[in-house]
Amino acid sequence: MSGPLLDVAAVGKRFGGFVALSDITLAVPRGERLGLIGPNGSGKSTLVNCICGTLRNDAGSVTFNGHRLDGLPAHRRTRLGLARSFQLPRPFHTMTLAENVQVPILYAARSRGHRGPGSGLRDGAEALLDMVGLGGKAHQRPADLTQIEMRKLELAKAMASDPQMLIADEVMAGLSHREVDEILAMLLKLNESGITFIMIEHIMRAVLAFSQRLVVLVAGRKIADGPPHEVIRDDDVVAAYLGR
Ligand SMILES: Nc1ncnc2c1ncn2[C@@H]1O[C@H](COP(=O)(O)OP(=O)(O)OP(=O)(O)O)[C@@H](O)[C@H]1O
Repeated sequence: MSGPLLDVAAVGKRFGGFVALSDITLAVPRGERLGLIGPNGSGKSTLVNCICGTLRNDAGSVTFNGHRLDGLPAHRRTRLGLARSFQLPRPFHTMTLAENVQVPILYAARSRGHRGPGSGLRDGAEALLDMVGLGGKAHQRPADLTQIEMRKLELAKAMASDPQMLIADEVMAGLSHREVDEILAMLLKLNESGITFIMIEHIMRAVLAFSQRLVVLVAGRKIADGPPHEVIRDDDVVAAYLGR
């Protein structure tokens, strides 16, 4: 299909009298690695929530893979190929890692009208755990995992719905330098396999290493959009980050 994979057109969102997003327009071509940055409270999560369906935008429209998403619940958007990896991992603690990944595989299969992947379920979960380097821990429980392993499990779960776009929402927060590099390498590999990315990240080194384009939100408005190394030198962006 031609055209961008994600097309956000003049999106606005208010919470009561507070304008959280104003006139946000953003097109993400297939295969792109887009970084979305901005100071705390600038509207990044609100925008992603409007894209993923956790919130309804009250102005503008969101189109994904040619489908208008406005009004669609989050699970229908997941079915269309939109996935999000959360900042705070939320695994099922009583289940093994393999079972944790089987749940979204089953859910994705059923929501696409299949009866389920049947015997492929176990293989599918194993493949996803292998992909994130947790293949050897399939029968352990989330409580046994380190912080970076929890993030890897979240990535495997996000990939279980076979998405076209993955929104990585601060997936590296709190990790060490080496661990950030490990997750970055994993995300780059996913991108090479065809996944389009939006990365929300406060770790500037990571977002600059990953992104081909950078969009900056400040107070609910898009103030910059372009090549990362140009954007971070933009006077308005510098002023927003330094509070001037
Ligand atoms: N449900 C809500 N009700 C009222 N105000 C909200 C709600 N959600 C977010 N806001 C406000 O909207 C603004 C944007 O918040 P948002 O969480 O989108 O920012 P952010 O850029 O993701 O911040 P951070 O980097 O700290 O995660 C903030 O002022 C926040 O307080």
